[in-house]
Formats: sequence, C-alpha cells, structure tokens
Amino acid sequence: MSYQVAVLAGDGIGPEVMVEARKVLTAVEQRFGLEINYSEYDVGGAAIDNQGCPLPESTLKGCEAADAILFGSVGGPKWTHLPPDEQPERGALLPLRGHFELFCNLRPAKLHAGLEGLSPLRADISSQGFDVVCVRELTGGIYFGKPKGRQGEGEAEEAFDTMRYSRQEIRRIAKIAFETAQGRRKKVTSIDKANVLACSVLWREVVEEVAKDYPDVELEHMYIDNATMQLLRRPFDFDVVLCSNLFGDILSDEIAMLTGSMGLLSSASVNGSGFGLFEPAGGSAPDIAGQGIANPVAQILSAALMLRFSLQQEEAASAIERAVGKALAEGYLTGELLAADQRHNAKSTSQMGDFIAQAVREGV
Ligand SMILES: NC(=O)C1=CN([C@@H]2O[C@H](COP(=O)(O)OP(=O)(O)OC[C@H]3O[C@@H](n4cnc5c(N)ncnc54)[C@H](O)[C@@H]3O)[C@@H](O)[C@H]2O)C=CC1
Ligand SMILES: CC(C)CC(=O)C(=O)O
Ligand SMILES: [Mg+2]
Repeated sequence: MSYQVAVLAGDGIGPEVMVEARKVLTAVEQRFGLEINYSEYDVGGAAIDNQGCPLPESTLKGCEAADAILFGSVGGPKWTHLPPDEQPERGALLPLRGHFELFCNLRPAKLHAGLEGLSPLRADISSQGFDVVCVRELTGGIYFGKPKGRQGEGEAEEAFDTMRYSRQEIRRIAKIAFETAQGRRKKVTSIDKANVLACSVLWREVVEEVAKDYPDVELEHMYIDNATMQLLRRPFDFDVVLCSNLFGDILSDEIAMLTGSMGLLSSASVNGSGFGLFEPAGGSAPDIAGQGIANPVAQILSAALMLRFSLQQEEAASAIERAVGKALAEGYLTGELLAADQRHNAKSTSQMGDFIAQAVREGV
C-alpha cells in the first residue's frame, strides 16, 4: 500500500521530535511493506519566517492532496508580538482544524508499566492504573465563536470571546465518545459547567439525548472544576472523558501529567471521513527546544494514531505502541520523566527514537 503524508513539523521541539517519528515510520514501512511518501511544508512561526504568513497556500494545498497530516507544534515567544490572528496558533493551527472540519480530537492516555512511580499521583492511587481517552470537541466553542476581539480605549477598553455550541456540534462529538466507550470500559464522563454556562446546559441536554442510543454505556456528568480534582483523586474511575474545546484543552494537559509527562500524550484530530491531523497534545516547548532532550513519544504515538485512523494500518499502529511500551517499561526515559538525581541516566530525543524504531523492526 502507498500513502501520501503531509509533514508540518513547525516550531520549537516540533522538528526535533518529528525526526524521531519519521525514523519509527521508516521502521514500520520496512516491517509491514508499506510505502509512505512524505511532503514537508512550512507552518506556524517557521512559515512566518520563511514565507511571511503562518499558513501559506502551498501548505494548505499540500495537506488537501495528502491522506493525512503529521503535525509537530507551532508557536513560541519569537512571534507573540504579532497581531493575534497572525500568530502561529491562531493563524495556522486553528484554521487547519477548521478548514478540514477536524471536529473530533482523541487524546488517549495511560499510565505505562514502568512509570507508576514517576507519575505525580500518590503511589496508592497510581498503583491502581489509569487509562482514559479524552474526546474533545475541536472546531467549536469559545476558540471559534464570533464575535471575538477588543473594543474601546484606555480604561474603557474591553475584550470579548464568544462561547457558542449548536445541538449538531454537541451531538456528533457525543456520539463518538459513546462509540469509543463501547470499545472500552463503557463509561462516559461528560465535563461541563452547567451550573453557570448556557452552552453547558445545552451540552448536558444533548449528551443525555445521545446517551439513550447507548444503553450499555454508563453516563456521568461532572463540572469542570470538580473534574480537575477527581482526576487526581480517583483517575482509575474515568474511561472516556467527553469535553468541549476549552475544557478538553485544559483537562488533557492534566491527564498527560498524570501519566508522567506532557511529552507522552498523542492526539488524533479527525473529521467524519477518516482524514486527520495527528500531533502531540503539548506545544513547542520553547524552554527545552534545541537541546535534544524533548520526549519524542507523543509525536511517535501520534504517528501510530495516523496509521490507525487515516491509513487504516492497525497492525502497524499497534506495533509502534508496543515498541513505546517496551522502551518505557525498560526504563528507557527522557530526562523530564526522571527525578533530578537520576537525570544522568536520561536518554536523548534521538536515542529514544532509535530504540523505539529498533523495537518496531524486531517486532516486540
Ligand atoms: N499544538 C500546538 O502546536 C500547541 C502549541 N502550543 C504553543 O506552544 C508554545 C509553548 O506553550 P506552553 O504553554 O509552554 O506549552 P508546552 O506544551 O509547549 O510546554 C509545557 C511544558 O511541557 C513541557 N513539554 C512539552 N512537550 C514536551 C516534550 N515532548 N518533552 C518534554 N517536555 C515537554 C515543556 O518543556 C514545558 O515545560 C506556545 O506558543 C503555545 O501557544 C501549545 C500547545 C499546543
Ligand atoms: C492553540 C491551542 C488551542 C493548541 C492547544 O493547546 C491544544 O490543542 O491542546
Ligand atoms: Mg493544549
């Protein structure tokens, strides 16, 4: 089988971890006899520097022609002086999500064998395990609602964002959460702030309606503030966490950290037709960029999600996931996962990629 993948490495650690994902994909191609053709395009700050805008037409066209997009991360202090719509995040990533209607963001997270003691969770809690999928609505809510902006001057100046959700937007993401739960432990926790927000009241209503079609799945509702606490207190009770765009953005960083690091959380942003953009849940990590120490696992697992959801190569996707599991279980870890006095044992970004690619070749 032959596929076309648009590679948008972006900024900060994006290009560094992308190299490692490509190494692992090469190993997958060899082992499973696939042919993946890659086309690289500028995006984000790199595109501003090279071509004067965060999402050049050539990048968009390249993505349209591809079977999937493998994305690194965008943004960083170098570009924050620009007007908001011209910055990498609002000028490239959100428009890409909107353009391809990537309304469904899946962020699978689990506490890997070998990392129990490295999770910030209390030992008695982490020993019970943690395995969730965050299903986040990605093209609506307050990130996309209009009007958005500023008006007035001096002390009279104000800024505003609009949170807006239609029944249809809530229904389609809720269905995916219930379907996902059916293949797992059959529980959906829907996150909202229905005691305050009109959008959340509608969210709850529609999720209740959708739940009627999935009688085998347990539904619980939870306010976002309580959810941030319950995830720390009893993470093992969560299975599928259904969130709006804003709440999913926030909760998924917490979920990442419960598994040990932001550098472990992958994500798939898909539309209804199988097309998707696959990227780490974290950002460009300017604080560690350029040092060769970033954890490439989130990018590598995002490549696995690309194989699963857009290229329909389940076996290859699982092979990558097993190889990552082997690295972590054997204590092959980047520095952010280690206590300060253990950092001398840390593996570099490229050592991690080499190990995981080799494990894919060997077929763990
Ligand atoms: N999808 C994207 O392109 C995203 C872009 N951003 C952008 O990235 C820039 C930095 O944002 P921050 O708020 O600092 O979030 P961030 O996710 O880039 O970093 C937060 C913390 O997590 C650590 N971290 C993240 N990925 C890591 C990895 N692979 N290995 C080890 N440590 C890792 C960083 O070193 C940092 O301490 C901003 O411009 C932000 O807008 C943020 C989130 C997503
Ligand atoms: C530009 C942001 C919305 C990206 C982000 O933080 C995310 O998708 O998690
Ligand atoms: Mg985020």
